Amino acid sequence: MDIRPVINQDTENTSGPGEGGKLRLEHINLYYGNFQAIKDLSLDIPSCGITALIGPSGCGKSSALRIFNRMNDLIPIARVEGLAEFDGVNIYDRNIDVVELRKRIGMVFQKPNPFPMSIFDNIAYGPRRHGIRKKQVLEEIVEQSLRRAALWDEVKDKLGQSGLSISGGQQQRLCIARVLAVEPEVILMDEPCSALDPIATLKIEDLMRQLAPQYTIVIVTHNMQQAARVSDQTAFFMVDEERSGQLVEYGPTTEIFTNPRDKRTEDYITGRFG
Ligand SMILES: Nc1ncnc2c1ncn2[C@@H]1O[C@H](COP(=O)(O)OP(=O)(O)OP(=O)(O)O)[C@@H](O)[C@H]1O
Repeated sequence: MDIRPVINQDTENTSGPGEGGKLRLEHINLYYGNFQAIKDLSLDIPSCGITALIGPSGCGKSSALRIFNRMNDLIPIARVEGLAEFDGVNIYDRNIDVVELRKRIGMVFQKPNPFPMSIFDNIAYGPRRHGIRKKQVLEEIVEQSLRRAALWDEVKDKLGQSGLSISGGQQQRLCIARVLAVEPEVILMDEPCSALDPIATLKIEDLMRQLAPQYTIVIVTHNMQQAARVSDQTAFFMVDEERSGQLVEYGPTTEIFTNPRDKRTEDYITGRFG
């Protein structure tokens, strides 16, 4: 299948960053009831590395992110038209197992949301649901996931304590470890640092860079410095006169931030609006 970048005919600057898209949207329209929140979105996200979705409030970044693991299914009035693919497979195909999809495409939310159970059980929860019962195997998964999430050293002596008893930054890394425990290929992050202080934020950013070679990470962020610091590609969205979100420009982060092709991108990243 041809999964080369899709060029949006309306705006010559929107395109994919290269061959081998892991996630692909083609001519996506997303509605909440009668309101069109996303208009004609085409986007190719390559395998591995970090893609940032940026743009002013209400331009559809979170809605776009939620297409990839069908979280919009949970909103009764949401409706998606167009093609969304994961490794060339139609995400909205009738035969897709959504539980399996969300295992392969994990999600980290704005507010850390550990389950009200021990740190160990938070991580073991997903693997147990997927049928892993052996204590030793679960212990290995818990340790490996916490190590990958750069949290092991801080919690290894208190695995039995509640996941809610650690700091906000640690809780967010616990949530990332929980996602890693089910061996996803993609990690979606919706403003993962907005509830964190600057030091905890930098730790999450370091962690994201550590994970980037093995995982396809898509992050929604309001923080342009964060997008510039961590991401490899950046997609800039804006609303049109009908308040519908549209992709304005997509490309390597260095180009978007140093040499944007669209005046609207330049205005946004230089703080002239938004
Ligand atoms: N569940 C919903 N029901 C109805 N409208 C919604 C819903 N979720 C989002 N919207 C609307 O869709 C549009 C896009 O919202 P979305 O949250 O995707 O934008 P965003 O760019 O992520 O915004 P922000 O940066 O403020 O989080 C907005 O106009 C919003 O009000």
